[in-house]
Amino acid sequence: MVNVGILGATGMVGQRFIELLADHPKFEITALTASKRSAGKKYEDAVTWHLESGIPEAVQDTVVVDTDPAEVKDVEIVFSALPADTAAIVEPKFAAAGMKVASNASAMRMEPDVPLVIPEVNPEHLDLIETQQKNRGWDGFIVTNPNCSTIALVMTLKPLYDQYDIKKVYVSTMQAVSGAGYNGVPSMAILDNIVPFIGSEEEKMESETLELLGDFDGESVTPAGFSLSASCNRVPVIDGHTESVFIEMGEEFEVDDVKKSFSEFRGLPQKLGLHYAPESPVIVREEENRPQPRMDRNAGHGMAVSVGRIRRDAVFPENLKYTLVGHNTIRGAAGASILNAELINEIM
Ligand SMILES: NC(=O)C1=CN([C@@H]2O[C@H](COP(=O)(O)OP(=O)(O)OC[C@H]3O[C@@H](n4cnc5c(N)ncnc54)[C@H](OP(=O)(O)O)[C@@H]3O)[C@@H](O)[C@H]2O)C=CC1
Ligand SMILES: N[C@@H](CC(=O)OP(=O)(O)O)C(=O)O
Repeated sequence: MVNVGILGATGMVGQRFIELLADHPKFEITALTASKRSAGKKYEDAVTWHLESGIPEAVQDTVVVDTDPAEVKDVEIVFSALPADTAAIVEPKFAAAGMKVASNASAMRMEPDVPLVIPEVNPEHLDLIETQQKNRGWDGFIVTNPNCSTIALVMTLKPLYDQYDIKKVYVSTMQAVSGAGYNGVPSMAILDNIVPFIGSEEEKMESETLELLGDFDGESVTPAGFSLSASCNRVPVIDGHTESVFIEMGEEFEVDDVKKSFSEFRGLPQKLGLHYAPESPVIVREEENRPQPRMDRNAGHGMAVSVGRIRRDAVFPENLKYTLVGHNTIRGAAGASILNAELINEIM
């Protein structure tokens, strides 16, 4: 077993990490960190637990420590669920102390020597680790996963991008409240309502998508050459981001072939049989009213993206439209970091 720690273990995403790692066949949780407010307390006393699954017995009595590498002993991998501003300062310290940091925070994602990875999409970008260690003189390293809306979108774009010329992508999101954290959106703001703004979300979707699908020459990534425009909205759903996607295609396509590309899409995690690899990363729904967050967010244990309403646009028939749903705190956050770590553990 590999000893792992969770940074920001008491937060929304930290709790998902604990839930997903509790019975992991290869990773054992041996350290939990949080802010100074929580350090020194038993985990069950420090956390306000929000998940239906209950606090796993194995961590209930674990004493939470300060988020400082000196406090985290004999740990090989740390999963970061820290706020971005804290992550920017703290994650490099863990990497410098020799630990492998699988980060879910946005702080380091667009650094040119930090891999931004979805294992089914661009596992080869992990080769940047060598450059990072050389550039920064670290024994450890940082690997990041993308923003939750970006992950779900890119998992559907990848099989299309491999087969078709894509000119432009327009996406409108309907994002669950859990994406903003427990105290992120007041109930008075979101009940009976939709908020058409999520800070920096559109910019992150636009830049991270092109980076993930970009060309890697062994040393750096050249962003993919199409353009993408995102409009992001917060909706009164607890978990599961829904996205309406419109693609301006640069070549002829058949809707049935597109469905086949989605259904047949597989990546390295499936080939290697990684623990959290869903059997089918993209699941095609044929019902006219699916996917829906409540019904589809847990597909593939929350690690698959469901896609439906795949159709040719009636007004602009050279273009493709579909709707997707992905679980934002599993595939979009904790599950994504864990799959990155499983891949690293397997191939490095
Ligand atoms: N990939 C994705 O798309 C998603 C990413 N995220 C990202 O994951 C991260 C965590 O989000 P979320 O769980 O919602 O946040 P929360 O606010 O719920 O949790 C934050 C955690 O960090 C700890 N913390 C806060 N400040 C400090 C500090 N100064 N030093 C050390 N620890 C600190 C908190 O400890 P304490 O309890 O003691 O305060 C808590 O454990 C964020 O970067 C967020 O943007 C979130 C959702 C989806
Ligand atoms: N902003 C996302 C969640 C998030 O924290 O994203 P990021 O990991 O890019 O900061 C949401 O609201 O649903």
